[in-house]
Amino acid sequence: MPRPILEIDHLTHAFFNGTGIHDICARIFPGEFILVAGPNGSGKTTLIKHLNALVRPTSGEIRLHGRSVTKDLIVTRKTIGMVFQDADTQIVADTVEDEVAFGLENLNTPRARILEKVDQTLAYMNLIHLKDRNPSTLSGGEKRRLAIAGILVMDPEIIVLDEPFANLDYPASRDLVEIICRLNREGQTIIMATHEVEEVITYASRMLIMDGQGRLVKDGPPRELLGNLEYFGIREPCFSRMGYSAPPWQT
Ligand SMILES: Nc1ncnc2c1ncn2[C@@H]1O[C@H](COP(=O)(O)OP(=O)(O)OP(=O)(O)O)[C@@H](O)[C@H]1O
Repeated sequence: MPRPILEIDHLTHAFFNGTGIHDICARIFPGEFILVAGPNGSGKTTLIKHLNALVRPTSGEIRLHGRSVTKDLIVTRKTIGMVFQDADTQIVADTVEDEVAFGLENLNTPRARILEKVDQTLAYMNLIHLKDRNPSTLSGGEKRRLAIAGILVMDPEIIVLDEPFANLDYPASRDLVEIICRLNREGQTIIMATHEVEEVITYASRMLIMDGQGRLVKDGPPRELLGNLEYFGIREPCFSRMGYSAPPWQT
């Protein structure tokens, strides 16, 4: 049995108004593709913020390789790369190339190495043709891929994505699913929070379902949870409603 990368241990974050997340326990292993699902307000974003120690728990803790994520913020944030829903808030540079180079420059990486890694990452994310463009001129799908590129170039052990399909049309979502699945097949550990699971449920290895009170109510393989998702306030994928266990083109 491999050792978990992350251990979420009785994590509670109580907001002043009584909402938040309550007593969450889960372990995440190398190479997993975890879906964190649940209706609006179930605490997905709050949980994700704790993974990167962006907020402090009321009680409990998250351990990364056995050490609290709050212990060494530099190590935590280098190991766990976060891609938030609003890609615009993550953009800092005037060109796509500089945007992806930004994190490496801050680590004083040699220039030649930066250029090489940035090119590799842009090619991987299908953005190389946009290298000289101003990020503000990109489409929503391109911006989302750029935000992932900026994280990927730093070689994080875990990539965390918050609602990556929000505001994307079908082709942009499919492109993103392909990239995320390819990353996961190559060994990248992925944690994705979403309330729309249709796009990715058959590719995820495990699903954590949160309820409207911020509690973790299910932790299991997606195939075992299909058919019961509506009960948890999650839209049942179309193929599942039609009685299939996976989209017909995948079986
Ligand atoms: N800073 C805050 N102060 C007070 N309450 C908060 C704060 N942040 C989140 N909450 C509350 O905590 C609960 C969980 O919110 P959170 O954003 O984590 O849910 P979510 O599952 O990510 O929702 P969505 O799918 O809408 O993004 C909600 O009831 C929300 O109103």
